[in-house]
Amino acid sequence: MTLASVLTAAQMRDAEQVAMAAGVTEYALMERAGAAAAEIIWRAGAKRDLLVLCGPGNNGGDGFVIARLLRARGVPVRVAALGESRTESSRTARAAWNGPIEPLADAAPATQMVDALFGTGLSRGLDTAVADQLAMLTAQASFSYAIDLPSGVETDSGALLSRVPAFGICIALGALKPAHLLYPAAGCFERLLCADIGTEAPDRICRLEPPALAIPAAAAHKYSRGLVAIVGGAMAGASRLASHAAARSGAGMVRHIGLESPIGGPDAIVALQGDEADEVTALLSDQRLAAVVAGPGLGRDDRARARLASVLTCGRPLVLDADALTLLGEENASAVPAGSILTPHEGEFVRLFGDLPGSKIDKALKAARRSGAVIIYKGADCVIAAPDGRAAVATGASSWLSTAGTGDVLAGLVAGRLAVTGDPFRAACEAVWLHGDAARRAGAAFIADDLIMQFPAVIASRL
Ligand SMILES: NC(=O)C1=CN([C@@H]2O[C@H](COP(=O)(O)OP(=O)(O)OC[C@H]3O[C@@H](n4cnc5c(N)ncnc54)[C@H](O)[C@@H]3O)[C@@H](O)[C@H]2O)[C@H](O)CC1
Ligand SMILES: [K+]
Repeated sequence: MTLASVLTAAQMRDAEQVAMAAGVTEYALMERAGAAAAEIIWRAGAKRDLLVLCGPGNNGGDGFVIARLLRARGVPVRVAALGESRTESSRTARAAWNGPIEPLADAAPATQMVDALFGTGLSRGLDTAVADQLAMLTAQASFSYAIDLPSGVETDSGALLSRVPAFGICIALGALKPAHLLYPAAGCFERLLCADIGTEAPDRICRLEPPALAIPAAAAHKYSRGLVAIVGGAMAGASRLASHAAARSGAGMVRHIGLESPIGGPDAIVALQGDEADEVTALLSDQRLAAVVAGPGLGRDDRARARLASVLTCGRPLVLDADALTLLGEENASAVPAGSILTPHEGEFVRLFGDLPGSKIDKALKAARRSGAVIIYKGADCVIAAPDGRAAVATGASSWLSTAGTGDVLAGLVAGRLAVTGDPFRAACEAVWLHGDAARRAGAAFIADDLIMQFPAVIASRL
């Protein structure tokens, strides 16, 4: 397990049980958690006065450990508790604090504030008075820390069960939980750190990490580096963006199959005209094609439908986006060949797969299993899911990405990385990360074309 692993509340409990079966007591885990969090708080806030809010469970127990360890370092610490401690470990931590405890309702603000009210597994929202007091104390503090999770978030879905304030740092304990990456919970803190407490767990679901990319082999040629085709349609600009993105993705060659010729844009892109579906079929019969994109600018009329049918039966690895997803949704997602990559946003996802139960991660995994395709479920939190149960979650993307054409750019980039790697899940992960980093570098008020110009530098940074 890495500290990028994402565990549900049940999986975290299992990980805790495994550690306890190996001889580590629950209280020892609490001491580790409190020590790791105290170290982070010490580095961030040093000796500034600190208020620790402790809840009745083990999250509150972590709070008592933090309070004790920082007091020992000379930090002026006050503790405010929400009633009695109800678990054995939290009672032990409370006794070891051995200092004054104020009622939460009476607590006055401090420069630093620690929220150790509720953590993993919370099933109901905080009482309004408690949530309001937490919000007031957080707003008044210059430094605020949420221990494990901001109190009031639902661990597995990222939903808010009650009012949750905005924290400075969230200190995840042992592993990330879905709520650290899924909105709205993921928007309740500025920085996320994960503290190692020595627990082990499977790492099928992870936060998306920066990829390790390779330079072309010495003997590489344009076909060995990956040949991409983009099948355009009624709106040439969108498929041109996808083509241009693929061209700067590291792939060897890009062909644009449009309704008109020439297409404009970089001359390195081979512009082909294919008006009729049988022409598209013929152009896609090249066995060297390592990725075919359809959707951006395809259109939704009968001609688009016929062009999509040519794509779906071409036998080459596919990336389906935008209009292709809409046309598929009207008919049947099962027409998607296994091994494809689908890049739906919220609306397209629901049209394709219906209103599936569970968190965004659960939904993406179900859709991947059902369709046999890798799913890139886009949004501020972007979930990449594979049919074999792996998933990666990207979060914190630039909100400037909410501009026309960035999805077309992503589709082209995904296809380019698919052509380079031949591995749909890896390609999807690489592309989402590169796209996000290009947006970070592009800064403010960029347009989709600007993102593409960042790709060479972004790729260079990962070689
Ligand atoms: N998993 C680990 O390896 C470790 C986790 N640690 C910390 O423990 C918490 C989870 O602790 P738990 O006791 O299960 O939950 P809470 O602290 O959130 O408290 C539950 C407690 O509160 C009651 N309750 C629930 N909701 C409400 C509400 N809205 N209002 C009032 N009371 C409520 C509920 O009935 C329970 O009594 C995890 O996050 C870590 O911080 C340890 O550090 C050990 C290692
Ligand atoms: K908390």
